[in-house]
Amino acid sequence: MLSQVLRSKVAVGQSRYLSTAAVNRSKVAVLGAAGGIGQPLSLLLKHSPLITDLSLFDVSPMTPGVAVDLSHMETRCRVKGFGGPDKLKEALQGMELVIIPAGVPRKPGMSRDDLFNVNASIVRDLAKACAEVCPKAIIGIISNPVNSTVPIAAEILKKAGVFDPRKLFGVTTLDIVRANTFIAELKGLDPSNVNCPVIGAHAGITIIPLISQCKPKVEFTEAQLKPLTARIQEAGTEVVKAKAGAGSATLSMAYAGARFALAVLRGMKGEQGVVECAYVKSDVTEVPYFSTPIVLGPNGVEKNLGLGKLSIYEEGLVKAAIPELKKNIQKGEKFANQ
Ligand SMILES: NC(=O)C1=CN([C@@H]2O[C@H](COP(=O)(O)OP(=O)(O)OC[C@H]3O[C@@H](n4cnc5c(N)ncnc54)[C@H](O)[C@@H]3O)[C@@H](O)[C@H]2O)C=CC1
Ligand SMILES: O=C([O-])CC(=O)C(=O)O
Repeated sequence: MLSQVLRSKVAVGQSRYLSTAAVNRSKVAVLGAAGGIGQPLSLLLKHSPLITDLSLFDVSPMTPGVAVDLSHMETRCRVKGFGGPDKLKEALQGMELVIIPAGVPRKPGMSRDDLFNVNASIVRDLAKACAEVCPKAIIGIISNPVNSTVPIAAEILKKAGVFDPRKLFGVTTLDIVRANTFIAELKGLDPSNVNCPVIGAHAGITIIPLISQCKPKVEFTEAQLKPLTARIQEAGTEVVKAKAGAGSATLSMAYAGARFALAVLRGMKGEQGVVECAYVKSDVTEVPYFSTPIVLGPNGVEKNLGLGKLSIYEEGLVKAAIPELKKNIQKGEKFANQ
């Protein structure tokens, strides 16, 4: 069962998982729901007892069909589909959590930043609609380049007077999922028992695995640590190359997106101790957005757990990431305010 696959990381403790579901309703929208990530993400969310209403929006006219298809699954969650730009506001009515995987993916040879020209305006327009229709919703942005699309959404929400820094997230969960998997492979562990924080942001050198803080504790020589770090940083490119022009990670991203969304919902429902790394408004470093482990609560960010104790190697990675990330953030803010 899919819920079993997700349970160990997504919902700790089955009784809690079921009892919260029984007393709460939650309305979740997926924007970009007909796409490579959107469809399997919606499938995983439809499977969760934590969600009562799933609203699927995409500019693609096939979106209502995706919703009808999912609606035949024997789970309680109701699904509605909205296809075409004129349906966006209807799709967002009453939403408490909005997950955004809308936008174009990379092809081989492209950087995530090369997607900026197309995806920046998509995220800007979706954030504007959220500000108007569901200003209190928590928003999780998957669309790349995440390092810039999150600042874009923040500026749009600020202009509308509804920005709440606790409620805007860049979804970096796939980096943690990958770090856990690669570490487990090297150490012969069960990946579902590995938890390695990945901080910074979501592109190349801004992806910073904190292997010194991995649980269980794992030891690597420097000769092993460098290629492992590089593999985690370039794992998206590994998939882009393997798909040879047909897109980027979709299925593992759907898994990671569901893990993130369900963690946010558990926090919203008052479950204690739910922690995920995510890219948020931050004063932990000199850049205004940074991913760190976040305690999730009823309003999104409950507490930022910060960097923790870094090794000298990891301190170097943070230092190298900051100038690049600063540029990515400024580019997004400039675009949103032009
Ligand atoms: N944060 C992360 O870790 C990851 C992010 N991504 C990013 O996610 C995005 C989506 O990737 P895929 O699903 O593979 O792409 P895709 O092309 O398969 O799907 C994107 C969907 O967005 C829709 N769309 C385009 N403009 C829209 C708008 N204005 N409103 C609503 N929907 C709109 C398209 O119709 C399409 O159905 C890309 O930007 C990709 O780079 C991908 C993997 C991991
Ligand atoms: O690499 C890409 O373009 C998609 C992505 O963000 C990832 O897989 O981490």
